[in-house]
Amino acid sequence: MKLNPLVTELSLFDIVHTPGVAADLSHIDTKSTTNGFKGSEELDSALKGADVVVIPAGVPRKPGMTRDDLFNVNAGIIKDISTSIARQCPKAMVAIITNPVNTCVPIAAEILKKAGVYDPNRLFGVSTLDVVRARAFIGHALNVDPQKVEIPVIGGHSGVTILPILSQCKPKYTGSDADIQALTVRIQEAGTEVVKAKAGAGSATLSMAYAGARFAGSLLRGLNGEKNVIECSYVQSNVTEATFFSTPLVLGKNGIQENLGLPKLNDFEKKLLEAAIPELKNNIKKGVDFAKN
Ligand SMILES: NC(=O)C1=CN([C@@H]2O[C@H](COP(=O)(O)OP(=O)(O)OC[C@H]3O[C@@H](n4cnc5c(N)ncnc54)[C@H](O)[C@@H]3O)[C@@H](O)[C@H]2O)C=CC1
Ligand SMILES: O=C([O-])CC(=O)C(=O)O
Repeated sequence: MKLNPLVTELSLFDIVHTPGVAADLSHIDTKSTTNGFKGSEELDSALKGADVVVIPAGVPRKPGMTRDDLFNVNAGIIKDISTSIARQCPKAMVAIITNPVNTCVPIAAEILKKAGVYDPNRLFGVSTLDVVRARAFIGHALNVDPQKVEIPVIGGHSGVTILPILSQCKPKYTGSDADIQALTVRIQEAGTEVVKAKAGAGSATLSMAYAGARFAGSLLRGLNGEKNVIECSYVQSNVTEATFFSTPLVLGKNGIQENLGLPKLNDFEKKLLEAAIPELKNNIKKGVDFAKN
């Protein structure tokens, strides 16, 4: 199996250490270029025949920026990489970390569609870090190991589009309504919290490496035929009015084997969902319009 991430410091360590994966990354010199690849030929050769492509390429936020502010630079990067994927590895599982995830995934979908190779079951936006954070914060609040916390985080990957479904948390989250409100906002704004704390030095890196490795590992486990591999991820969807939306997915040999749909929502979570949909639709439209022009 060939795993061929678009290498950056963010992904390199974890991808290379994913058990059972022999990734030949030796020919890519990530330090000697400003954009990771010297040109489309090097990009093409890195992607040739890949089964899984993990994309963390692109600029990160500085304090005061939204993820959407990264669109002007990162949209073009996703367009170029998707064009190369269509040529070199049209059947690959593609996992996009690059922000704004909510918009980058629809861009990739449109580019792959234009090339006639789009398979909605094989294109993923990586929202795993939201789940990782929710588990960490809840574990801390309940004094349990975060690894033992299970919680769906659905929707998209920015601000109000991040929907932690605390009512479905296992073990049960026992906070008051005020605690639930505060924890929800903390999870939604955790990326911004990191960007502020790093004060110009970028956004989350180590936690993203962990989350990226977990998601890529799950894709590989599914590809290898393991049963019951479930991850939340931002994918093409008909679960809500937003045409891309994250819900728990069963991953298998061909990518999404089953979309498990919306978890049961309480009234508070239904309101969160209502607030997320218009934002998500705008984010998606922006990507589709960009890719069509
Ligand atoms: N989905 C998520 O939860 C998260 C997403 N991110 C996003 O990941 C992206 C990368 O963040 P960092 O690694 O911290 O940034 P970074 O600046 O440390 O690394 C970006 C890398 O992208 C490479 N790059 C730039 N243009 C490229 C191109 N055309 N082709 C190939 N590689 C190219 C650069 O050479 C550099 O190695 C950002 O857009 C950031 O917002 C970051 C953390 C979490
Ligand atoms: O906030 C950012 O810019 C990076 C990111 O997506 C996250 O940390 O969740």
